[in-house]
Amino acid sequence: MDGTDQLSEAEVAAELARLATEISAHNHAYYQGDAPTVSDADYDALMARNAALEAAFPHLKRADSPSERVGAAVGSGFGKIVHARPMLSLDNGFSDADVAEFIGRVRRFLNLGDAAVALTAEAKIDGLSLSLRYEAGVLVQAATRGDGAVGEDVTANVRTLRDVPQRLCGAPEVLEVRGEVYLATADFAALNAAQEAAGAKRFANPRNAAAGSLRQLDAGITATRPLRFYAHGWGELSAPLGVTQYETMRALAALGFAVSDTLIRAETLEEVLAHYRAIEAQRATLGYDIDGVVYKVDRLDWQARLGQVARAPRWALAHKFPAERATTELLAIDIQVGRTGALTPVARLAPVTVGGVVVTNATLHNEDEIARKDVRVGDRVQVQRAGDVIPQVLGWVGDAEAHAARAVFAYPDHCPACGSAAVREAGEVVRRCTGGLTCPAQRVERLRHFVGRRALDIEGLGAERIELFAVLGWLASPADIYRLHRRRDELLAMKGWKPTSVDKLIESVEARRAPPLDRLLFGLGIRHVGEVTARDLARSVGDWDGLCARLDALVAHAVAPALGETPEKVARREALELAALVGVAGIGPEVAGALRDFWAEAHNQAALADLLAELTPAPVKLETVASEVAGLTIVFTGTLETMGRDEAKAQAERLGAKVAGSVSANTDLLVAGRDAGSKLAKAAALGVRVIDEAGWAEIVKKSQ
Ligand SMILES: NC(=O)c1ccc[n+]([C@@H]2O[C@H](COP(=O)([O-])OP(=O)(O)OC[C@H]3O[C@@H](n4cnc5c(N)ncnc54)[C@H](O)[C@@H]3O)[C@@H](O)[C@H]2O)c1
Ligand SMILES: [Zn+2]
Repeated sequence: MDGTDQLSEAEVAAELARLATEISAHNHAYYQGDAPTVSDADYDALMARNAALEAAFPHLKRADSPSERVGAAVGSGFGKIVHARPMLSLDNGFSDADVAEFIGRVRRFLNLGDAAVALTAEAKIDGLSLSLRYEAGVLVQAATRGDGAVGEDVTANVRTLRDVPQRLCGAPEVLEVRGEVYLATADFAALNAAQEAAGAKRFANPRNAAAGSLRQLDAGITATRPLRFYAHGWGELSAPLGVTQYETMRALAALGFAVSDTLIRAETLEEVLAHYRAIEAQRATLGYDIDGVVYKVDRLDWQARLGQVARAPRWALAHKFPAERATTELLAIDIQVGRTGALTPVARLAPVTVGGVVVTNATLHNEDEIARKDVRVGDRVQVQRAGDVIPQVLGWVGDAEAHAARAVFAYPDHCPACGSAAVREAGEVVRRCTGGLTCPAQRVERLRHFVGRRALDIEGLGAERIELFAVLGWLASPADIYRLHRRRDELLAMKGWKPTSVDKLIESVEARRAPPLDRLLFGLGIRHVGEVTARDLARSVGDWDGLCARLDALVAHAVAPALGETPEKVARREALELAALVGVAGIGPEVAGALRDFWAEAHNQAALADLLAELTPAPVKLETVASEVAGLTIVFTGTLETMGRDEAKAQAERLGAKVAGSVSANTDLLVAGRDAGSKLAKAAALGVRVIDEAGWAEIVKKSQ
């Protein structure tokens, strides 16, 4: 199977589960075996697909999401080293606008207004990261990144690298230098030629060759490979080497480490972007591979406040170089139907090489994009892989007369999988099948979601088995899962099924006959109802009867248009009234509407009645967490002097609290900064506890 086949499967189908498995396998091949089985572009396309899906459906994000992971776990062969500070990856940006947005994000997070944010900028070397630990100036340990928390002990190998000093003069007691091990382009070519002559495997690219050369169990082999090293950061440091990134990098250079000569410090976005273009212009002649430019917030106290998300620091950005473009023929436009019923157009292309990868499919985004670009089947189209992400069709090119003679693409208004009406909600670009559980395109994915780890958590019911059972006609709705035990004999008669695996499957289903209400609610796959919403709603209603009462009220709710009120106004008012009826902070008009729509559907009610005959939802209990604000709903208002809104929100969430935008009866705590206005008054009226910014800082400090 080549990368493009995988690409077409990954497109549209909203298959985060499959992406997680697939990406994890690629990580293993790449980081563990130094032998990728797909190109980086295909890999990046999978990651981009995953990120896009998670951005569009945050509630479906998996606990084992690849977007939260760095590298791959350490395998056998090497000793393990636990990093004193995690080794992270970097966030990506692809356009000037992404860089501006990065700076904006930093300003907002730190509450800087439009103050200047000085950044360092340097080439992003395409090698593998290495952490060097010096104690009392002596190299004592070298480790690869591994999964970010635990790396491989490659100390013996690293001792053979000429760029890595064995001893330092005037270094702090503990110094962990981090940087990139890489191979120069010429050395890579020579290595591959030698490999070929010796009948050994060729490396896919300099990065994999560098990794393969460093990660040798025999350090003698590493010694024969001309590996180079550039420092670009640090881990544990017993005494600071400066108050900025730039100063610290200069100090590392003074200690004897190679530092990129592209490293600069810049004050403005314009300066940073000019440097990016300058580096891009030198790219071909640098003598080693780079794939972008890395920006870092210069002030280290700001870096500390910005902190990190799971996979990358908030204070750095990798600005990737753009990908190439190519033209080819548009053979067909296929409509795929995803788990949530979203119809997505996919361009089928005559195979074409874009940036070294053969592309046969590309995204056309949505109905409006096709109309805007006016691409028609038979056209020659331009294809791009922007920043190595999923290929996209930019537009048609060439003969205008031939283009005009072709039929305008008619976007279907019915689901190609089940024939149900496909509708677009107001303000939405996506058209969705309304078939729900009756749509075969959605069925398998909905059942997979239902049994998923964060939903009903039924083991032994993977995609393949669900598909098989669906084909056999045993599995069409969630309730059918609970009737699988009746198929025991038939299963035993099937090839490849041992009694133990049949019984295990049945047992894991039986163990879930009393699922917690929130998990059940999440498992139903109601539009916009993610884990958090499901949990909040379940906590608010308590049990199944409570849920029914609440949602019945939504269905029963009717609005009469006031005199002269436009239909849009009525709809808006209705949505707000529905949200008020749900009465849960954080559940807005959109979610309330989705709940009502789901509950009002006869086919959903039938599926639920069927399901309730098989299981009994367990009422939810409130968890207790250590922090004093855990579980509370907090509202921030007014101007915060010492932190940005995003920072405050991140702090609160870290402490297990929920942050809401407005004060209501559900608010537990109001943090009022300077010039707090109406929210403060409202909180006073509702008797909500109010503290000032200093009080908040106190709470945060106590919980650290
Ligand atoms: N083909 C495959 O199967 C496959 C599998 C896994 C990963 N990959 C490739 O690896 C990439 C992801 O790997 P990643 O998580 O290491 O991300 P990355 O390589 O895109 O960026 C993060 C890394 O950049 C390095 N770096 C280079 N110069 C730097 C500088 N000046 N400052 C800071 N860091 C610098 C650091 O080592 C850091 O860990 C993918 O985009 C893909 O290209 C491919
Ligand atoms: Zn359908």
